Amino acid sequence: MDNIRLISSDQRIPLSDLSRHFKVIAGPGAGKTHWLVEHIKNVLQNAENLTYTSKIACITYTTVGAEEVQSRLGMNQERVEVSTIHSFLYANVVKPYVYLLNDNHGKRLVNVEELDGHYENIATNGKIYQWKVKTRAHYLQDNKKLKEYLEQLDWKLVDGQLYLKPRKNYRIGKYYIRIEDLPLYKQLFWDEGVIHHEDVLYFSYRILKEFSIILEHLSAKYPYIFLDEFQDTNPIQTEIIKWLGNSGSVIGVVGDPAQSIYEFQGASRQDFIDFTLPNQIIYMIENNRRCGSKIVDFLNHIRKGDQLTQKPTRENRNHDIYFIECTDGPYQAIANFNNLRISLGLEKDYCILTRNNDTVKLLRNTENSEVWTSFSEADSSNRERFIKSILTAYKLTLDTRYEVAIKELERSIKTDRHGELKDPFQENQIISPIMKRSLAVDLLEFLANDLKTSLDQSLFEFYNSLSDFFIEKGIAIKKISRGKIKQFSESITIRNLVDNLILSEEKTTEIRTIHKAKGAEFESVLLYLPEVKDVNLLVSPDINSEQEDTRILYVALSRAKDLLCISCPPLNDAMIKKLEALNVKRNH
Ligand SMILES: Nc1ncnc2c1ncn2[C@@H]1O[C@H](COP(=O)(O)OP(=O)(O)OP(=O)(O)O)[C@@H](O)[C@H]1O
Repeated sequence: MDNIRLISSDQRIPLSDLSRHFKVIAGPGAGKTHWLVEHIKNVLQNAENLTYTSKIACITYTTVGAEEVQSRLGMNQERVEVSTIHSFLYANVVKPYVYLLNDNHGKRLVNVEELDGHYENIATNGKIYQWKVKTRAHYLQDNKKLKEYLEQLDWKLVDGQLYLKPRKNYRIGKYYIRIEDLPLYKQLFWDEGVIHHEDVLYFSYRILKEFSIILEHLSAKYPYIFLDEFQDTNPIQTEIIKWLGNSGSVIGVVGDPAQSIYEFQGASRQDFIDFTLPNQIIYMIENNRRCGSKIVDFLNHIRKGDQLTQKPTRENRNHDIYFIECTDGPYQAIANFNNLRISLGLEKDYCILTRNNDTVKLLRNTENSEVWTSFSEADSSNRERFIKSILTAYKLTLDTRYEVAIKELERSIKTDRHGELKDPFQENQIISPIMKRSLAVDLLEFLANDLKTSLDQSLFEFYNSLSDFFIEKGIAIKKISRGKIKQFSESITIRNLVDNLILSEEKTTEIRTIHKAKGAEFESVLLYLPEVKDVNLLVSPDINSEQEDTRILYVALSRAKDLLCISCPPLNDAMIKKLEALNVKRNH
């Protein structure tokens, strides 16, 4: 702890230290985001090396995080670029420079003329078929498994080289997939100018490594680069940020090792712990301004073994922590939780958190099914992608994220570089980018009106009214008139599609996965634990474990400001005693 400086989230760092690299370590509710925003203002006011052409880059983990920082920056936004690492690298490295990368035969790696943004990796039937032809892999017959496998490919950094690998290696039927065949899958997309989110880091790494002069240009443009939630950095990102630090940018990273929860996606908590740049200062904030003191005590128990012990500083009513045994299923636990909130006069925001999407669906009482997969199997004209994008936009409006919804709709109206509309639109129709934007705005209004009262209409009906909407605008989409897609679209409701559509980020929904509550806070929280082994983790936690289970629960527990409840299966007496010894009371 000797070289760590303790600060509070109100404290500005002295001007003499503004141009030093730093790392801030702080627990939940410490005010990391608050501190970072104030620090940015401090740099804007006082840094001498910030010129009219340079900017501060503030990199957040999610788009919701970026929106939050932007709104807190208020008037100071112009000189600050707030974005996720993927958006930052796409705009500053991939888009302008990916044309520099060639394959072994000197052919451009990406069709740059068609390049427009980065997308989720979706292995469509068409792509799977093309890949099988290229690799002569027709013996792989289980397409469903293959799709799952290809969609979770990721880039791994090994000794300075990047390799495409599956997150979990498994067999498709009797066979393992040859690793050397995997890049051919990506190449199919790149040839069409489509790159995936994970490819942004791959291309950026290669471009900056092979053309290091670009690093100097970037450092001149961004003399200050700050990164929030850096405990979930991944090795490729860490390397790029270090290069930028060594080429002249001042790098500041902020995070909490105990809240690293994306290791399953390749994040490396150790990278944050070890992150060092020359002359770097390390700050630590010990306060917790969010949670009541009983919650902070419980959080400190979960976190024991870590270098940080939090001090509660919030003046609030200090409610007990409760566990609720689910003897009559999850709905009874939710009802108990709601009764408790109301009896304590806690009627503001709340959230029910659980580990995985299937449990979220169970708690939301959603009919769980593979509707989207069936949709893509029944369709051959990209309607699945189109409708998914449209319904995603609809869900975003429910989350009051209108600007992001319009962007999503603009992406749904796909065009080539000449502005010619692609599937499922009819051929030979051209629209300009301005028309696309205004079409997206009108489409959003149409969705709000059409879906508000009629989520129970069939996909077939919805698609037809969508077609009418476009015809009014002078644009034709391919009709659904026969075959598998007609049968499918008549048998499925929009509600079923919407309920089974999982957004990567959520802001206002009351039942969520823990991962989607990262950075958020609520007056009351119910943590839903389906198994006794999860309760065991609370009683005997290991915050530094290789497995991230304890940390995931820690993130959930630390979202609560006033009331924290844990729902679990019926427990034996020994376990109840252990919980009570930790001041977690039984709620009947
Ligand atoms: N200096 C401050 N003055 C007033 N309020 C503060 C201050 N610092 C933090 N807060 C408040 O404390 C709460 C927690 O802050 P914030 O969300 O920034 O924490 P965090 O460290 O980013 O937490 P987490 O790691 O859990 O995401 C927020 O409600 C924030 O507005």
